[in-house]
Amino acid sequence: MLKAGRLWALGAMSGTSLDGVDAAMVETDGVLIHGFGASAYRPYSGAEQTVLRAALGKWPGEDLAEAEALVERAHLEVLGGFDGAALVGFHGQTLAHEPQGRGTHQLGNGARLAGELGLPVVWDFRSADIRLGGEGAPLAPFFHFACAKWIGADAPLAFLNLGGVGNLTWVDPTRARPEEPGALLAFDTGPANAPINDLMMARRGAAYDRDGALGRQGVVAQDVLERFLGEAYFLRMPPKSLDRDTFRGMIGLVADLPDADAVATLTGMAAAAVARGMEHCPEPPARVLVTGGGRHNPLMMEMLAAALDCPVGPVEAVGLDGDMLEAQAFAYLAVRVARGLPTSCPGTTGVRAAVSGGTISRPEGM
Ligand SMILES: Nc1ncnc2c1ncn2[C@@H]1O[C@H](COP(=O)(O)OP(=O)(O)OP(=O)(O)O)[C@@H](O)[C@H]1O
Ligand SMILES: CC(=O)N[C@H]1[C@@H]2OC[C@@H](O2)[C@@H](O)[C@@H]1O[C@H](C)C(=O)O
Repeated sequence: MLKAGRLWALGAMSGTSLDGVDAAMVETDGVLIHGFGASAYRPYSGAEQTVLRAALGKWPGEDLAEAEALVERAHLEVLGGFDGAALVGFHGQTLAHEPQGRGTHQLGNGARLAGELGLPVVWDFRSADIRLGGEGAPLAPFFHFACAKWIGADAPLAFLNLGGVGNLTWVDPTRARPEEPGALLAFDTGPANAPINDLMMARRGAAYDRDGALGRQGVVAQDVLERFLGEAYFLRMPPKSLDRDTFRGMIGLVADLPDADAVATLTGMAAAAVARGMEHCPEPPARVLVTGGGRHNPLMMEMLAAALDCPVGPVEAVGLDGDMLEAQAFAYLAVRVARGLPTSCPGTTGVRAAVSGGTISRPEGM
């Protein structure tokens, strides 16, 4: 186990929207954040995205050699450009997530990366939580707790990640530790950018609705939105999590709408799902700090602001980097794993008791 004291860790995340690998350095002792360092982004090419899309839904043992090699290569390319890290937190690429079924599958072998990088690599962050009855996601909440301390928050606030899927963390920053009952409540809100991206790709051959430009030309089909909100997922009490494609059927809900109305409606669904989720918070947060790519979509942000009754803004408002927060989260969580500190608890994943997930692989001789 790592000795106490601060160190620099390097985290990497390849998210559900399949756009690329984010990597970022964090200085931490596994409890407090002491500083943020360099970051980098390595996009997947169109051809790589096609390989990854074809791999979605697959489990270990299936034909994944090409996808695995490309995920590891992309990570090596970006992680190899950093200096000064004592260890690496490697999330991998989620291909499938069935916490109450077959488990969860993040593509990429951390042991191999450790050998290639010559650094200890913490990986497979989600399995231990699932083995103990948890959802295995979201895992960023323990980092959100540290961020709330870092920015000096003194009242409950929420972090909202708008990635392929959305996830919300309600934080009470007056608590001493994240695993303390009542300190955190977290869950996936619903689909966010993934269905918009899928529809844009299918109908326009574009990766996403840049700046919400197409959606802004359309109108939200209220009847479709209502039908979507009738989904059983929204009635489930948190913690709860989603697979990227759990809501695959929602593309079908907008199948008969013109392109602009379809995108507007999918954008409205993402915002409405967050508003539904907010009803589960123990008390209204003072503000919602938005991270992830969805905060770059002004239409989604306007729809969110209209749907929520508290101030909503990007995490940049408090000096954080919303494009790198998840990569930073896995740097921070790697140090927690190395120190044997918990990375999830009943309030964040529904796990039976606080657990320190993750596996540590060291290069030979280390
Ligand atoms: N300027 C923009 N306009 C509209 N949408 C944008 C813009 N920039 C980013 N996005 C959306 O954000 C997505 C990327 O978000 P992000 O990087 O947070 O996802 P991720 O990390 O892959 O997902 P997850 O958090 O679910 O793992 C893009 O695929 C796109 O849909
Ligand atoms: C299984 C999985 O990879 N889930 C992701 C996904 O992307 C967003 C949301 O769904 C969240 O639950 C999680 O990622 C973030 C990093 C998390 O674990 O906090």
